[in-house]
Amino acid sequence: MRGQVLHPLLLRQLRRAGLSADVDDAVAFGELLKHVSRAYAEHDQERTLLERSQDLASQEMVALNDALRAERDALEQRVLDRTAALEVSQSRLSSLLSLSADWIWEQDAELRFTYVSEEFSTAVGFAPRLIGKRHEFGATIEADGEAQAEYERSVAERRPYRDFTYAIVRPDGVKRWIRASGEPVFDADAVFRGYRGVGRDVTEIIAAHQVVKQMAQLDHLTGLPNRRLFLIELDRAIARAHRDGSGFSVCFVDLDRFKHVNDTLGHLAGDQLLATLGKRLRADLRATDLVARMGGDEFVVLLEGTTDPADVSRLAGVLLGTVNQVLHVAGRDMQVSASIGIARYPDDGIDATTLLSHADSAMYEAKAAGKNRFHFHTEVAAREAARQFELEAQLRLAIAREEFELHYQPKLGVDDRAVTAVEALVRWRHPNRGLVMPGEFIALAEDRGLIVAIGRLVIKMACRQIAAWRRQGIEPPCVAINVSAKQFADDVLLADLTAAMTESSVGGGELVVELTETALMADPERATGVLEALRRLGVRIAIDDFGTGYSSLSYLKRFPADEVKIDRSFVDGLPEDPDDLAITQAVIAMAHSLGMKVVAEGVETEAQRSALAAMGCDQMQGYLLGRPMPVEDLVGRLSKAVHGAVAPVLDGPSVHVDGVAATSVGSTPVSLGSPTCEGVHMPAGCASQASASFTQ
Ligand SMILES: Nc1nc2c(ncn2[C@@H]2O[C@H](COP(=O)(O)OP(=O)(O)OP(=O)(O)O)[C@@H](O)[C@H]2O)c(=O)[nH]1
Repeated sequence: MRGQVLHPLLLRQLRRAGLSADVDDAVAFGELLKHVSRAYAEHDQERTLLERSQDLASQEMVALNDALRAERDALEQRVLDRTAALEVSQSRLSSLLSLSADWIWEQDAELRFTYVSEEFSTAVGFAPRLIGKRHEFGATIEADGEAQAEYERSVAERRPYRDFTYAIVRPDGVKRWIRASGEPVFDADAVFRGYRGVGRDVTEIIAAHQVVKQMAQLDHLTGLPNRRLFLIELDRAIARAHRDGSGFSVCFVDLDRFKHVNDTLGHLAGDQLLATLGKRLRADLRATDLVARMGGDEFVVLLEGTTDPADVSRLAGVLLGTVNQVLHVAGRDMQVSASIGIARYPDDGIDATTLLSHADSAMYEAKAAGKNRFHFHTEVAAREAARQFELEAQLRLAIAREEFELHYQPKLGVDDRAVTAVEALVRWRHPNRGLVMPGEFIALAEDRGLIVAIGRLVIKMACRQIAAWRRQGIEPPCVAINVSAKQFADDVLLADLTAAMTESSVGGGELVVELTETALMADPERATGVLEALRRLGVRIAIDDFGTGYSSLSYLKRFPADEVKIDRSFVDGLPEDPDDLAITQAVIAMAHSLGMKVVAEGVETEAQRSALAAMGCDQMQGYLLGRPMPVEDLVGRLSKAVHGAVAPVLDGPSVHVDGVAATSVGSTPVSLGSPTCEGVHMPAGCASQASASFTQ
C-alpha cells in the first residue's frame, strides 16, 4: 500500500490509535479493517449530526423568514394606510388653500426657497422661479421699515414671525401685498434647518384699509383733509420748519353769518355752498399750501414757507376774494364772506395747539372788527382769549352753583306812571369780584353754549320770586324775561318754562317773554310755532329792540306778539331828531294797528317822556323812571306804594344794562307784571295795576 494516499478519516483513526500512517510499518490488516470500520462509523455519525444541524438551521430560517414576511406585510400595510391618509390630508389642505388663497413654503438654512405651493402664483398673478432663491425673485420688495426690521430680527434670532406684510412689485409694475408667517425648523440635533410657513395675498385688504384710512382723514363734504389729517400735517410742518429753520402761517377761515344761509336756504344748500367753497379755496391756493375743513363753516389754510406779513396778507386777501366770489347755490346766486385769523410759526407759537388757538382768537378779532377781513395774532388778543377761557371756566362753575341773581327794572305807563311790569335783569354774584354785569359774560355764554343753562336759571329765579312776593303778601307784578336767540332756538325753552311755572305755581299770565327780531327771524316758521305754544301757556310775548333788526311789518303781523319795545337808539334822539321821531311814530302806529302795545326803552329825560306820551306810546322804561335794582329795593318801594305812600324816583343802585347784545338774557327783563301787564290781555294772575304806582 506504499505510495497509496489514505482517506483522511482513516488516517485520523490510525493516528488516534498511535499507529503509523505507513501501512507497511506494522499495521495488521485486521487492525486496519477495524480502524476502517470505525472511520466509516464516525463518518456516518458526523454526517448524521450535520444533517440534523442542517435541518434545525433550515427550520429556524423558515420561521425567521415567516416573521420577516409578516413584518414586511404589516409595514407595507402601514405605509399604504399612511399614504392614503396623507393623500386625504394633502387634498384637504390643497382644497382649503385654494379656498383661502394661502400658500405654503419652506426655506433652507440660507433662507432659499425649497418649496412654494402653486397657490402662490395663482394668488399673486405671476410665477417667478423661487426654488433655490431667497426673497429676491426678480420682483422688487417693499415693506414698512419697522415691519422689515422686526422681521429681520426674528429671522436672525431664529424666532417665529407672524404677519410680516410686504409688497412685491411684479415685473408688469403691479404691486401685490403679501402677509407671511413663518416658524424656524430644527432637526433632531437642534440644528437650524430653515423656515417654513404660510403666505397670503392681502392686496385687497390693504387697499380697503387705505380707503378707510383716507375716509377717516378726509372731509366727506368737500373732499378736503379733515381736522384729524390737518393736525397731523401741522405737526409735520412744524417738524420740517424746525429742522430747516423756516416758517409758515396758519389761517383760520370762518364764514360770516353762515347760520343765516342754512336758515334761509336750508341745510342742503349750506352743504352745497361749503363743498363749492372748499373746491375754490383749494384751486386758488398754491399746490404747496394745505387747505382743510375743520368742521362746520371753518376752514384752515397752512401757507407753507410764508411768514412775511406782506406775503401772508396778500394770500389772505386771495382767500377773502375767493370766498367773496359769487356762488350759485340752490338755484340762486349768492355771495358770502369770511373772517380770517392768522398765526405764524415760530413767532406766534411753536406747537400746534398754540398756533391754532392764536389763529382762532385772531379770527374772532376779525369778526369783532366787522367781519370779511383778516387779522394777525397779537399778544393783546392772546391775553383776551386766555381771559375768556378763564371766565368760561368760572361761568360753568357759576351755573352749577347758581351764583346768579335778578335785578328788576320797572316798566311804567307813560301817562299815569303806574308800574305795568318789571323786567328781570340777570347779574352774576362772583365770589371774588362781586356783582358782574351781563355785558361781561352774556356774549361769552352765548358763544360757548352756556346761555340756555343761564336762561333756565333766570326763568326759575323769576318764577320763584313771584311765588316769594305772593308769600310775603305782595301782589306780584308781571315779570318780563329776556330770552336769547339761542335759548329760543333750543327746544327745551318750553319745557324749562313749564317746569319753573309748575315748581313755583306761577301762571303764564304773570310772565312776559321778550324776544328780539333776530331770534324770531332765524327760523320764522318755527318761531311762529313756538310763539303759539307760549301763548297757549298764557305767557305774553314782547318783541325787544324793535327797529334794530328786520323791522318787517309783514313778519310782525304774522308773529302773535303782544308788545313791541322801541329800541333806545330811537328814543335817544327824541324829541329833536326828526328821523327818530318819524320812526317812533311809525312803529307806534304800526303796532297799534296790529293790536300791540308799545314800550319805549331808555327813557332818560322828561322831554323824551312827554314826546312819547304825545305820540301815544303806552309804556316806558328808563333811568328817568327807575334803574334796575335788587329785589329788596324794589319790594321796599312796592310795599310803600301798596300801602299808599308815594315812592320817589326809582333809583336803584345797579348799573344800566345797556350794551348787552339785543339777543341776550342780559338785557334782562323779566317783567314784573303789573296787574295788567298792560296792554295785553289781562292775566288772571296779575295784581291790580292800581296797587303799585311809581311817581317821580
Ligand atoms: N349746511 C351745514 N351747516 C353746518 C354744518 N356744520 C355746521 N353747520 C352750521 O354752521 C353754522 C356755524 O355758525 P357759526 O359759525 O357759529 O355762526 P355764523 O352764523 O357763521 O356767524 P359768525 O361766524 O359769527 O359770522 C351753524 O348754524 C351750524 O349749524 C354742515 O356740515 N353743513
